[in-house]
Amino acid sequence: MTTERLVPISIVGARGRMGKTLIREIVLSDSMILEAAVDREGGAGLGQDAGRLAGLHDIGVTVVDELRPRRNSVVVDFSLAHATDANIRRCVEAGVPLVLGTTGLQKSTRELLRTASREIAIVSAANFSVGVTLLTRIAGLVAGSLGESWDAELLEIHHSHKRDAPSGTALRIAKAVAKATGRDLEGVMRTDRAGEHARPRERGEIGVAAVRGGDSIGEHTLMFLAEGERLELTHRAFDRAIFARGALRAARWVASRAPGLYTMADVIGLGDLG
Ligand SMILES: NC(=O)C1=CN([C@@H]2O[C@H](COP(=O)(O)OP(=O)(O)OC[C@H]3O[C@@H](n4cnc5c(N)ncnc54)[C@H](OP(=O)(O)O)[C@@H]3O)[C@@H](O)[C@H]2O)C=CC1
Ligand SMILES: O=C(O)C1=N[C@H](C(=O)O)C[C@H](O)C1
Repeated sequence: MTTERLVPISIVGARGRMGKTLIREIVLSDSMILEAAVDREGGAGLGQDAGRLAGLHDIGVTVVDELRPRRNSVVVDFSLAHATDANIRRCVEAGVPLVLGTTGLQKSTRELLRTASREIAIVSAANFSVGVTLLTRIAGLVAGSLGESWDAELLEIHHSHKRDAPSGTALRIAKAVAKATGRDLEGVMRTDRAGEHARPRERGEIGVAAVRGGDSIGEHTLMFLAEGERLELTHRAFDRAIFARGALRAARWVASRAPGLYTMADVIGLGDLG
């Protein structure tokens, strides 16, 4: 008989769209337990039962405003970019692994992640769905084989509440395309083609456009355009549970890993995404 240990998980951003989805998935799972549910100081969810907040029943875990992870647990953060640095530091102090899904991160936060990963194991991904992880890999392969003569453009669509743009996923896919063709994304990405930025497209640009509206969970289309033809690769998310299940799979995976900065591709055994 195999006795897998129950992994205790702390959710940061508990009252958010992803936070509630994560709590539901944990409560319904038999391999994890909710250790803590954390949200913003002064936030509307504080003091409520996390299970009830997530639309289920009382589970005896009250939403608090301070992250205090215990040893042998894993922290899963889907909150806001400005909150991330403090949570990373808390995980390092406690010696606890971190799964980070929050997007729109500052460059300084990405540097902090690299430093922190010398001491703790971290899985960081802009998108925890298996489909997008594969799409990112495929994007690099296709871009590498087509080369720069096919114009690469990305279109992402998200719900009206999303704060960051372009999405973390679009940036990640664009990075894979740039890397596969020997380009540096920062130098070639175009997010605005209006007004003073209006001009014919230059060879080698990678365009990234964001659409916001309604309740779209998340769609990403990578286009490769050439004379007389266009290749499109699309991923559509229909349920936030795909991100939550991926992040919780990452949490169980990272619970026993050595310090390092890992991706969702590592979790599903796909190796380097480019
Ligand atoms: N990697 C992936 O697969 C995915 C990533 N995401 C990303 O996850 C993040 C959250 O998305 P979503 O759930 O839609 O956003 P929401 O705005 O619905 O949720 C964010 C939650 O974090 C809370 N929060 C704000 N500040 C803090 C803080 N200092 N400490 C703890 N909690 C805090 C917010 O409280 P309040 O509302 O009161 O400010 C809110 O409850 C975004 O960055 C999004 O892009 C989303 C889906 C998938
Ligand atoms: O904010 C969201 O909702 C999403 N954010 C992530 C991103 O920025 O890429 C992932 C997913 O597309 C949903």
